[in-house]
Amino acid sequence: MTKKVLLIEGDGIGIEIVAQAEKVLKAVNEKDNLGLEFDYGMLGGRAYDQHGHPYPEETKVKAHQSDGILFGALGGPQWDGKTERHLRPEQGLLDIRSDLGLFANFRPATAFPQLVDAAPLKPELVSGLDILIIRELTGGIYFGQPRGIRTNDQGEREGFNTDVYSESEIRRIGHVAFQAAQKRDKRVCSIDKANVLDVTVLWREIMEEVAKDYPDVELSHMYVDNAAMQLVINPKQFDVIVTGNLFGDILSDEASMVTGSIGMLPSASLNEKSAGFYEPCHGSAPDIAGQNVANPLATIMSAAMMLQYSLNAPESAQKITQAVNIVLDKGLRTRDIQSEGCTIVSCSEMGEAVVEALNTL
Ligand SMILES: NC(=O)c1ccc[n+]([C@@H]2O[C@H](COP(=O)([O-])OP(=O)(O)OC[C@H]3O[C@@H](n4cnc5c(N)ncnc54)[C@H](O)[C@@H]3O)[C@@H](O)[C@H]2O)c1
Ligand SMILES: CC(C)[C@H](C(=O)O)[C@@H](O)C(=O)O
Ligand SMILES: [Mg+2]
Repeated sequence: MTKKVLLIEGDGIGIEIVAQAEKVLKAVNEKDNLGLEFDYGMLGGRAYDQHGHPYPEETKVKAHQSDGILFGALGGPQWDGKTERHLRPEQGLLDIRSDLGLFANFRPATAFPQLVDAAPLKPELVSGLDILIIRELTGGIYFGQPRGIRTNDQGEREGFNTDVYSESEIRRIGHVAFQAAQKRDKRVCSIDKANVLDVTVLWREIMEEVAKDYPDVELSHMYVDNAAMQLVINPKQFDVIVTGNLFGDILSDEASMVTGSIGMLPSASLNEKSAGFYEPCHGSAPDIAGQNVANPLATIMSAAMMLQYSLNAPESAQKITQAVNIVLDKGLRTRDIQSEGCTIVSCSEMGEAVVEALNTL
């Protein structure tokens, strides 16, 4: 049976990195006879320029008909402050996440042994590291109402947002985290700010409740400020981290540093039906866009996650991971993960090297 894959470049380096992941997906599709059918859609700033909306109707229709969506990145200074907030490129990403109900965002931070020297942390802190950050993606302060900019009684403008989580939203992401931990080292660390924020007092209480269904999994709690520090001084203490939308956004960028580069961190965003949206954790990197120097590996590994979680092709996913390892073993590196003695390659050369390695498997 054919499966539909929607490819969305987005903006900036999104164009370059999705092109590489597309090559890899097409190669594995042919090699393993997966019957994948590819279609293309737009999201973000260029989508707004062309269609007047960052999440155009046409993309919406295609997204709902797809078995898996692979996305690059969006946004850029050319759109900053130019449009109303609901038409900003970033809003397109929030809209698609919300529209597809993608509440569970998996952000695995794994240290490739070949890149231990490229990470800014000491090798002994990083080697063997394997953390799974589970970020709640459709609630919290990103979506809470009311929000906006208003004029207060003193005639001064003030900005405001609402951080809100219902019990069911917390419970739902809690179950995802505990079930993921059962397949790993059976430890969940829930990260909150329950010493200050009511919303996370409830978060902590519900996590405790959910934990009762998983006696084989150990639950701990940590305040987010401490977690930010612990990720740097002792990242290997973590197995699964579960946290809300904003803390998850920040902590996953921080965790990417243990892998050597933000260009190495893939992600999967899943809904109840496990149709999924796959994207690197990084942004459109306007500083290097169009130069063919971006690291495409986070996107290529996001494609592997898509094969595993949404397209029922775990062996093909495994082959992509193997191919990435072969390329890293050969010493090929994009600029962001360079270290002494390695060969620096461009974004497209990296993509081609992964395809070549894949064809040897
Ligand atoms: N999911 C997304 O689409 C997403 C995520 C984050 C930021 N953004 C948007 O991207 C734009 C730029 O944001 P930013 O600069 O804060 O974050 P960014 O992640 O785009 O870039 C941060 C730094 O990391 C580098 N970097 C990022 N990805 C890389 C890769 N694959 N290879 C090598 N280096 C890489 C960049 O060159 C830059 O120095 C903004 O408009 C922002 O809103 C989009
Ligand atoms: C671009 C932005 C809306 C997005 C987020 O904050 O979720 C990004 O930073 C991410 O991590 O995917
Ligand atoms: Mg982010």
